Amino acid sequence: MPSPAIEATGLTKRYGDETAVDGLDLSIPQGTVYGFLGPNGAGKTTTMRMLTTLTKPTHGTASVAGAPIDDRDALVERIGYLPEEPPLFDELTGREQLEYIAGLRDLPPADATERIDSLLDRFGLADDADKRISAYSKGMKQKAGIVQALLHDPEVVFLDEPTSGLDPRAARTVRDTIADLAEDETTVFLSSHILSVVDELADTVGVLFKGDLVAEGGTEALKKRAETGEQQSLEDVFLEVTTEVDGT
Ligand SMILES: Nc1ncnc2c1ncn2[C@@H]1O[C@H](COP(=O)(O)OP(=O)(O)OP(=O)(O)O)[C@@H](O)[C@H]1O
Repeated sequence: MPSPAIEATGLTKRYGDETAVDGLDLSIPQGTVYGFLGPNGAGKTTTMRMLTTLTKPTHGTASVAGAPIDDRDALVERIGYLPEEPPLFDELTGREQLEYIAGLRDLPPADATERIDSLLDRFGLADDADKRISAYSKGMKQKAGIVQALLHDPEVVFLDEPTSGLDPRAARTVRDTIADLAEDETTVFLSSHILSVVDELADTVGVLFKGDLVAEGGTEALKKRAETGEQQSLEDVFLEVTTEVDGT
């Protein structure tokens, strides 16, 4: 069996007295889409920041695409990350931004140009590529952020609310792209509050609540009620496992 694309053992992050992520264990096979759910403040962004080397865990270990998270150089070339606010330079044009990132990623210029053109085209940004990012709408920035995360064809992609701010056509392109990535054996770690997107795309869903993984399983299995076997929606599952139970 190949080793998992994302593996975490006891991953914990504390901020002072507050535990944002509490002993998280993950084992996510290559080529799957993992839907990462949880209410606001559950610890999803903190988890993604630890797995992408942007913040150090207080305890625990993890590796992504075979690289341990304390080996930043090895890890960053194998992953792409779309955070909630894509890191873009306002003063650059879209194309300049992507060329800059391609340079940081050491992509050969000819390959980079071809890849940038094809992704700009795919995301409907080609006509705006020579405008400054300061003149981009929220959705255009989001598209540029997605292109940037995928530019170097990473083995594992972390996407935080990838369809946020996108019009229906662009949101569809993102969903199709995620399906294509998984088809090509890329692993996608997808955090979203839009449960229909997760339901459509995820092979496995994990639900984080107050830093704990309170439910995890195949999307269909998770939606099947244990007692009766009847189907419920992902929203029902989410609400059930993230509700405080009094007296326990
Ligand atoms: N830099 C920080 N300093 C102190 N506390 C932090 C910091 N970053 C996150 N936290 C706390 O950690 C907890 C988890 O936050 P996190 O941003 O990971 O949640 P989230 O699940 O991504 O939420 P959302 O869905 O709202 O984006 C929250 O209680 C938050 O206040």
